[in-house]
Amino acid sequence: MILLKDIYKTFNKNTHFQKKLYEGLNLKINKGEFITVIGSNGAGKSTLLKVLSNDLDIDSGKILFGEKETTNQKSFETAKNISYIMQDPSANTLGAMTVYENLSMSELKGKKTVLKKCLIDKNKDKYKMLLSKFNLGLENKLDIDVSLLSGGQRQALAIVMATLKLPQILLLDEHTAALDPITSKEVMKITDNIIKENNLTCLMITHKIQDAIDYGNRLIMIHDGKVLFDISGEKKEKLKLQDIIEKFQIMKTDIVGSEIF
Ligand SMILES: Nc1ncnc2c1ncn2[C@@H]1O[C@H](COP(=O)(O)OP(=O)(O)OP(=O)(O)O)[C@@H](O)[C@H]1O
Repeated sequence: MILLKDIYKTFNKNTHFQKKLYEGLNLKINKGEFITVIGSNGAGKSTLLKVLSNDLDIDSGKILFGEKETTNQKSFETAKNISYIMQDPSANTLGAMTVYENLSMSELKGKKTVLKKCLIDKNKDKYKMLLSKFNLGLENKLDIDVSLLSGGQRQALAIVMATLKLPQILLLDEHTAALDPITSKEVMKITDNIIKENNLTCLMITHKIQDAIDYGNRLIMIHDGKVLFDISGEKKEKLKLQDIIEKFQIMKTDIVGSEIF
């Protein structure tokens, strides 16, 4: 279980640009939950992932990974247990290295060893098998520099890299947003398969509401730094696009209160 407890965060405190974002945010993420995260622009979705990964200091509150408190942990320590995929494909992979080298780098995660030791031929067959699932021809590009790949191929590679060593939590920040509709669908389907096959815990931010409905076993809606809607199990399975659109409309009218949801 991962817990965010009573999180407070204000940006640019005591300045003209002060932005109070979280004022007592609480979120419990159970092991094996695949949570889709939706909400308007500026609601505080990406910041949530940054807080979880210690990429951002909070003002107060607690972050717990199981029994272990990680609140003031350095981000490189937290990175050993999480995988984080961002919207921009070039942010998740190293363009100047080959596909094979990128994958081998991921094998190093959390280990005290050098890249050379991971560049072993027996891994090549494993990588080819994992890459072939995407139907993007990546399995034939192991020795090609990543900078020469398409955005979709880079995101597919990022997912394989992110799950070579299974993380305690997989954080996806609109990871299909920059892809064309067909590639996006393909990448989303394989992401879902990888999550299910490995029973991964995952938080996935998306503005594609249908994806938020179709994938995952829990959906949360964030507005103004608060979790306003939290639905899982059968209730989530019955959720329709129109239900979510109505919730967005209510939010926009500024009469938001948890009782409405
Ligand atoms: N480093 C920062 N400094 C100042 N303000 C910030 C910073 N990071 C985020 N914010 C502000 O906090 C709020 C939430 O930002 P966040 O990126 O979490 O929103 P989001 O829900 O992911 O939005 P979007 O859907 O547009 O990506 C926004 O008002 C944003 O401007």
